[in-house]
Amino acid sequence: MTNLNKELPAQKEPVSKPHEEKPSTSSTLKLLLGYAKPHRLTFVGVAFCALLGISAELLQPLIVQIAIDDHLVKGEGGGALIKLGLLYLGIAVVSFVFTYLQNNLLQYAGQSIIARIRKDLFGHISKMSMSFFDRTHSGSLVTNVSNDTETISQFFTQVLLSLVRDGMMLVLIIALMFSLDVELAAFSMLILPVIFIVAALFRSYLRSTYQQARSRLSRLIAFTAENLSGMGLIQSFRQEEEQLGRFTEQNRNYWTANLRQIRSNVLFNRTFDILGNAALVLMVWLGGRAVLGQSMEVGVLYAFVSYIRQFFQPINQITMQWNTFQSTTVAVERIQRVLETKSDVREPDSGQTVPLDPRDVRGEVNFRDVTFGYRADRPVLKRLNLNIRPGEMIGVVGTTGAGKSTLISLLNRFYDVNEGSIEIDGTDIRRIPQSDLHAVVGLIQQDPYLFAGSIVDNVRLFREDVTREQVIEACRFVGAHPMVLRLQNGYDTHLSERGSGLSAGERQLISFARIVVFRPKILILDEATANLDSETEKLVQEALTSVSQGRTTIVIAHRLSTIMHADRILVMQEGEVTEQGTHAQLLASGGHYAELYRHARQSGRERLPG
Ligand SMILES: Nc1ncnc2c1ncn2[C@@H]1O[C@H](COP(=O)(O)OP(=O)(O)OP(=O)(O)O)[C@@H](O)[C@H]1O
Repeated sequence: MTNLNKELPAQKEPVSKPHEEKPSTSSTLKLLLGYAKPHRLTFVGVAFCALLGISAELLQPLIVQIAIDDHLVKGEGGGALIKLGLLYLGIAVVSFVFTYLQNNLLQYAGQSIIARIRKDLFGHISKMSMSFFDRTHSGSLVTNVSNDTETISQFFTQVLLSLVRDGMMLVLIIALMFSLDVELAAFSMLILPVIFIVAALFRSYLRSTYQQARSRLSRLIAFTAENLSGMGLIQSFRQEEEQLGRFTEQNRNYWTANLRQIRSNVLFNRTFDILGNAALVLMVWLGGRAVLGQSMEVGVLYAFVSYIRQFFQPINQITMQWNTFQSTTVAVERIQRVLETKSDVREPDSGQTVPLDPRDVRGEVNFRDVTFGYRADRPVLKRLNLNIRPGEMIGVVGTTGAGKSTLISLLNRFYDVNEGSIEIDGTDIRRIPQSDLHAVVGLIQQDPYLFAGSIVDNVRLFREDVTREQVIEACRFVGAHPMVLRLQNGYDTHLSERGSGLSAGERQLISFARIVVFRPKILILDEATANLDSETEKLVQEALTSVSQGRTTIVIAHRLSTIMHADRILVMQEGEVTEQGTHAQLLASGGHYAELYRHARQSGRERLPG
């Protein structure tokens, strides 16, 4: 596979385009309720705590009303007022305790649910076929796993809390207002339709501003992620200024969208404040007249004004949470879209499955009439037939883009063939469970991926059942042992991301040691020696000779020295095998291979025998 393709910031589609989405409330709720189900008892506890906390809070104005109307207005005080004061404080403590409990319970459930969604999402993404990653921005997936799940967590910690707490509060306040004064309470209710009209007018605008901001953030993250992975290329081609220009544009777009979203939110909230204040003024005016006309007590007016202030608080909260809920539907939609995307490469149906015990595999590989294209209308391999015998070493050479890497991507089932089949020991690989297949087929690439972790963990790929001794033995076998001992902490040396503390050859030797540990019966090397100097190549070549013993081995190489000793060499051109035979046979036939060989010798790029 050409490495340049991997490094260049690719032009891919984001996994979702929020501005085009039509999130559905019911599917959002369905997904969220599914995840919330195991925590239903916790949610009952939350509702209970919320009810007690709110009731305590709402009793406070009533106590003040009693203090005013039954004691202060009548000129009484002393013991009764102190008792009422203590009661007020006691109720405040009850409200605090239950609000605290309710918040903790809700956070626990909310965070557990989000951790679960994140895990499911990551698990699903890691099972997708390569075609999914070909067409999906990695930045977009990072946004799904990080930001979108964070947005959903707000649903549990804010939206749900508000619905439960503020909903109950609203009902209780309305009940208390009617119990205090029916006429005044009825007047207050007149404001409700106005609130709904304002909320409805703002709703779609707020949603569109939010979606736009998310979409632009997603693009910004995608752009940054891709630039980071291609930074070497950007610097070597002095593309920093151009990339900075493109980044600045994306950054400005996000900045504009974010400001628009913040402005619209502030406008919405302040409109609510104005409505609240207008209602308050109306109540003070109406209530004041009633007090002056002696049809209402002062304490009742006080309690009423307190409730009116509190009345707007939950309404404002609930409508604000409506925006958060809209954001949640967008985030859920984006996550759902990933979760519902089926991998192009599927596990076989249960009736079709043929398990493969790696110990019993002989290692025969057959390509039968294989046709494949990354796009259906552009085939890369055309009716390819190939039989590889158990234990045979095959070298593959050919022109750039001939389809060599594609051949091995298919054998690994990173993609499925369009026509024909690939078989291992006579079984179509589509019928082999993927875990069995990957235990049988081992791949070493040009730039092997190393994880952040110790040398031991990188060789055994974090599998605890592989002992340290086995790792050391494997490293000795491939000749990596002296190199590892030279590192600062030997086998415990911690490698940074992608193994950046090691040279290309050292990374390659580690990946050979992996093969010895995991013992795949079929071994594939894709340009594994391409980046190495001739000294390191010799080491790697020796490692290859050691590990290929008893394994079917397919080696793709541009350097002919790597494959000239293979049992059979295939020459590929434009998706077809045009020549095959041993080195001697191919030289004698005077075809493309002979020409490549002559060219390589004359150019002096490789030291090849004459
Ligand atoms: N992921 C992909 N999506 C679309 N097209 C691809 C993809 N990978 C490879 N191709 C195309 O398929 C063709 C064969 O590519 P492949 O990588 O198999 O060639 P190759 O023989 O290994 O080349 P090289 O020697 O340069 O690595 C090329 O035209 C390439 O552009």
